[in-house]
Amino acid sequence: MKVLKFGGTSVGSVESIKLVIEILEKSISKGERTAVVFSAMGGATNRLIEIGRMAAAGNQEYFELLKVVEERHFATIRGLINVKQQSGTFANIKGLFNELEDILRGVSLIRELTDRTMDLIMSFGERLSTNIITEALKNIGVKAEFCDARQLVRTNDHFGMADVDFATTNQLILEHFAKSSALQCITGFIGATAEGITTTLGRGGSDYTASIFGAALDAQVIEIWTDVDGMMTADPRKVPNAFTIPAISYAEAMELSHFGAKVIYPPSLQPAFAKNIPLKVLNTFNIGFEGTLVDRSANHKQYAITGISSIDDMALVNIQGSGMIGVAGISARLFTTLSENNISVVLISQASSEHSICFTIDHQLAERAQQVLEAAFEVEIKSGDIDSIAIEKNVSIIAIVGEGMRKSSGVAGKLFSVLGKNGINIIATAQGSSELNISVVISKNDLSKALNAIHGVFFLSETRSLNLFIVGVGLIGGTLLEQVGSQSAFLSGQRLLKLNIAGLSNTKKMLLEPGGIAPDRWREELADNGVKTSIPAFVDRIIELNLPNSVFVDCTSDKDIVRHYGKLLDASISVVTPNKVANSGRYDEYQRLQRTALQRGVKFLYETNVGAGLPIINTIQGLMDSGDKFIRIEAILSGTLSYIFNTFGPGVRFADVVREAKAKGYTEPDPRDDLSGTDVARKILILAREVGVPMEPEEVKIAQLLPDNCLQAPTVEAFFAELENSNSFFEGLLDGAKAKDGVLRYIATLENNKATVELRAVDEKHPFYNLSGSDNIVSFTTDRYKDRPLVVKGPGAGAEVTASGVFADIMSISSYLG
Ligand SMILES: NC(=O)C1=CN([C@@H]2O[C@H](COP(=O)(O)OP(=O)(O)OC[C@H]3O[C@@H](n4cnc5c(N)ncnc54)[C@H](OP(=O)(O)O)[C@@H]3O)[C@@H](O)[C@H]2O)C=CC1
Ligand SMILES: N[C@@H](CC=O)C(=O)O
Ligand code: NA
Repeated sequence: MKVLKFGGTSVGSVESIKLVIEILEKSISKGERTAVVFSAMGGATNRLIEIGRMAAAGNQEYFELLKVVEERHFATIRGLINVKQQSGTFANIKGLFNELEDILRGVSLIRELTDRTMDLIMSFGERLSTNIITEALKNIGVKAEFCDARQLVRTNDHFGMADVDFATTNQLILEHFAKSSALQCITGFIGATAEGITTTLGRGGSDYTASIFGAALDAQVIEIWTDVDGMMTADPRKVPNAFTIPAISYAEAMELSHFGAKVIYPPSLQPAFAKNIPLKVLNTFNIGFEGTLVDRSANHKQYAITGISSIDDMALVNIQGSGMIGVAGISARLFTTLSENNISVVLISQASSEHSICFTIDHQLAERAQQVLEAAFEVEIKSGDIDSIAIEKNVSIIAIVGEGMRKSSGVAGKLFSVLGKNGINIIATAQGSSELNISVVISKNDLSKALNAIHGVFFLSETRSLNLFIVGVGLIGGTLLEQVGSQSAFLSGQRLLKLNIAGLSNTKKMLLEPGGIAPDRWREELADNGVKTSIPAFVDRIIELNLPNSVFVDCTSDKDIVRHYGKLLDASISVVTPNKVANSGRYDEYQRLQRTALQRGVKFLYETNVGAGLPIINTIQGLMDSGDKFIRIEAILSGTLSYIFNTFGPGVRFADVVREAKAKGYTEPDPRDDLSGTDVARKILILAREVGVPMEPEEVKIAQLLPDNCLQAPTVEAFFAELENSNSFFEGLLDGAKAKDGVLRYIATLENNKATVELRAVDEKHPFYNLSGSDNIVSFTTDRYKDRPLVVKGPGAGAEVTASGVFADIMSISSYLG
């Protein structure tokens, strides 16, 4: 025996009922004995309630509304049954509507609508739908019989949510099924008292009917056919990466349903659970899909948790005071008061200090709870034993649920850590000793971000997303976007990671697109859909969007953008940048950014500030963290100058070599920054700070490389013109070096807390002699690398190596976020 149940959407239209019939025919053709339970047509029950209330209020328009409901059912008959055979069904359904009309007329005359009458009115929904579908089945030759559950499901007279008398009901069902072998088409949701008065079964009523019949008949399986692909790991409207849970235990299904999962209402399936009957949640509109198996011991062991659920609108009530410590009976009084006032408590948490108790309730009950508690504890509040009854609205609860977390460590740690890394404050938390559910109370504002972030870390086989907001789409930013685009298949395939370009900006236009900008179409999308750039508005909007795993990437050399880093880090958004401005300004600003990132548990990464993609900052940080002491740093830190001095020679004009360096993407957006020594000075300053020297910019001693006329050039064009005029000056420098059998090198040194930058001629014995292209070289002499320094060497400028350094920083944030 197999019991199927179809919900309101499944029987809501001619097209969907045709699918239902297809499913039933398939089931019957397999030779399995089948019974089927139907809900009312989608929306019909609510309509009937509305009509009943209108009639009771004397609003005669109820009649028009009733006609609309009638016509919907008639249209369904026309759509499903052959014209020749329609008349019997029409007569049958018309008869039901006449009966309903009489009842409503009575309600409207006496202006009274009791719970008992409401149950009777509502019962028409299932009676109508089931009648029509039974006739449609017969019409195509299926041996089907209408089964009015009121004949079999015996209840008490608790109208609206009647209790089932299982002993009588089970016996009646068994007797009925022994009499007929036809497919029983059962009205869901309704029953009757011993006196034959119609009752309804409350929330999840048709599931309950299926469960009652399944249990009575010892069904092999109960199939609940809905309009979604089974139970999901999270609400897919809030978590786009949510996916169907293939198997889940009864207990897990219960836990998830308490937190608002709407697919099934497990308490109504209790009779089936008690008899260990497996249940399948399937989708009428996706017939071949496996759906979810709900079974006694099933769970999807692949993950530490099975699902995540949430309740959006909650209020947190906190009662605290020193007079509560060690006093017995406070909680008893507290919860008795709430229960007497019908206020249901969803989550409770009390710290062992006993100084406070907090709990969450439906937000609409917050004021009432406050009033009744203030009255109940009036004496204690007056005496100061209890400080106050505080209410915090706009909070939500998130629960992670799963048998897998039982007795396994690290689940709570992972939950709290991902919330922390995303800057989400946990206001309260609770875990039952069944270890099936850990719940946290958070600000409603953070709900979507939290759900997505939690889903990402627990369901690791699902692709996680990092949301990137990139300002500056010139040489480095543009190359980064290219790299992200060409790497996206690898990242999603091998790293289960999606780098979502959620925002872009240049000086003219900005575009925010939380759903993602295609990396291979960013130019068109920015040009076509972007709006006029305002960096403050861009930053505010990023903060407002509050997306999980957000990273701000500054690929400009702008001074104004860095002013926003603090605010972004403070909002728990990581910052990655090749822009050296923030770290080479005042020391206290550098320190403030470092501290904010630490406090907020986010990352501020800038490996490409020095030596582009070469691991220079990471090397220093590693040595510092492990306790090494820096004695001396000697380095060539300008890719541009390195290239120039490796290329400039007899027969070559200096200005041309500088132009080449610019064309190759080695120079700063303004090449005067490279040739004036400013760029190198910034870099050695940053390295000084990384090794713990609190240096200010003016403390770096720069020996000028350029003659005054070049230094003072007001524009880039003027600068190149002055370089042309100064060719002999540079030839002179070269000749001077050659005379000493050396080459020119612009070398930065940090020793004894002093930083200098100067042009030197080095001979072939010097380790910096053999460089080519845009090579940088950094030699670290430390306590541990004293006899032979640690050397990092390689191309230190250029679009590809810099963008890939920025990319690597972004990837390290993804690993950190887990
Ligand atoms: N080249 C290299 O080898 C290395 C470079 N870097 C650093 O990388 C950074 C970027 O350099 P690069 O790509 O060459 O520079 P580009 O001049 O090529 O690009 C800069 C980008 O930033 C945009 N931009 C500038 N100011 C603003 C602003 N206020 N608001 C919005 N957008 C702005 C520009 O917009 P628009 O297009 O409208 O002008 C442009 O898209 C610099 O800080 C540089 O020091 C670091 C290491 C190595
Ligand atoms: N302009 C810089 C680029 C890297 O920071 C350089 O030439 O080194
Ligand atoms: Na670097």
